[in-house]
Amino acid sequence: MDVVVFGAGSLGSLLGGLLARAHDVTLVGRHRHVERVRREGLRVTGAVEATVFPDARTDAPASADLALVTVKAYDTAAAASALADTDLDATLSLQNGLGNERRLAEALDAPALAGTCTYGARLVGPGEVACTGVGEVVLGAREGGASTLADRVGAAFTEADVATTVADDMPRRLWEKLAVNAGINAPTALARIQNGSLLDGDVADLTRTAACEVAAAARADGVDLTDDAAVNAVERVARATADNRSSMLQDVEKARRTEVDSINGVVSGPDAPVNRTLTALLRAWERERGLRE
Ligand SMILES: NC(=O)C1=CN([C@@H]2O[C@H](COP(=O)(O)OP(=O)(O)OC[C@H]3O[C@@H](n4cnc5c(N)ncnc54)[C@H](O)[C@@H]3O)[C@@H](O)[C@H]2O)C=CC1
Ligand SMILES: CC(C)(CO)C(=O)C(=O)O
Repeated sequence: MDVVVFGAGSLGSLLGGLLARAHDVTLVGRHRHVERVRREGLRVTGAVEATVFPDARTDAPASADLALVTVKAYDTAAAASALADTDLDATLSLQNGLGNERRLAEALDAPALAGTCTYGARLVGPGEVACTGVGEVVLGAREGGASTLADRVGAAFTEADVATTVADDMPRRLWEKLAVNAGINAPTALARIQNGSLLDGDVADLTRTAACEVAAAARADGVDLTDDAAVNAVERVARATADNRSSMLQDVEKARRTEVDSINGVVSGPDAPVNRTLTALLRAWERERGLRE
């Protein structure tokens, strides 16, 4: 399969590197990383080790079978614009947050698959990405149901030894992942605490309530996600990643814009006071730092 990875940062470089073991991969990223990959290849270190030689460039190529989109959620619209002239059979977003695949589907002619990813990745420096945890890619039709396109992409990922499940219930999985990220990311970023610290004390209630508000929004959207399922998911992930500093905490520590708009911000209406508060606080911080209008 001919795969363009749009957004060769941490996750894109890791997945692009893993896929390059079996497929033709083009990484689209920023100048210094691209130059190093072109000169010396891409080193994958940590839980998986490989040196691969994908193509690398700073703009989108003319065509590809699949565009794997791995920019931060607030860059999805720009990624879609940059891919507008690329002849594609499909796109696949593995980003956190809700609405990325809809944005890609609306902006591009190619069908958009939905996905989630629990691999951990960190760009160490130009030309090197660390796999900080072997997880799983789950992908499927964004409206749910069977999809021969998803089967084809899933088989290609499996061929490259990327642990992959093709699922027919992506809407429920995306909402459940949103409940996990809504309950963990913003509280850990605001309180500057590790994921495991959300399991005890007053903050545990806040985490559970944030997840339940997401479950209620999912049900209003026709997706069968119970409060219990959302709470179990957020507690399971907080326990399994107890020592992690969430991606949003890392963004705040590095004074970078967060993905709050496409996580808590998706459910910040009057029926979701906890998510609304978390969203308002993070947006205020981003505004003060000049990271948003
Ligand atoms: N890093 C991880 O372990 C995981 C990340 N995710 C999700 O994956 C997405 C990406 O996360 P990260 O890889 O951590 O972020 P990142 O910031 O490391 O990578 C995004 C990259 O895209 C590049 N980019 C953005 N616009 C571009 C453009 N127009 N042209 C070329 N390059 C462009 C950026 O320069 C950056 O290098 C997020 O939604 C995140 O929540 C999900 C699971 C795990
Ligand atoms: C699962 C979790 C919460 C792990 O930290 C994550 O996805 C993130 O930090 O963005």
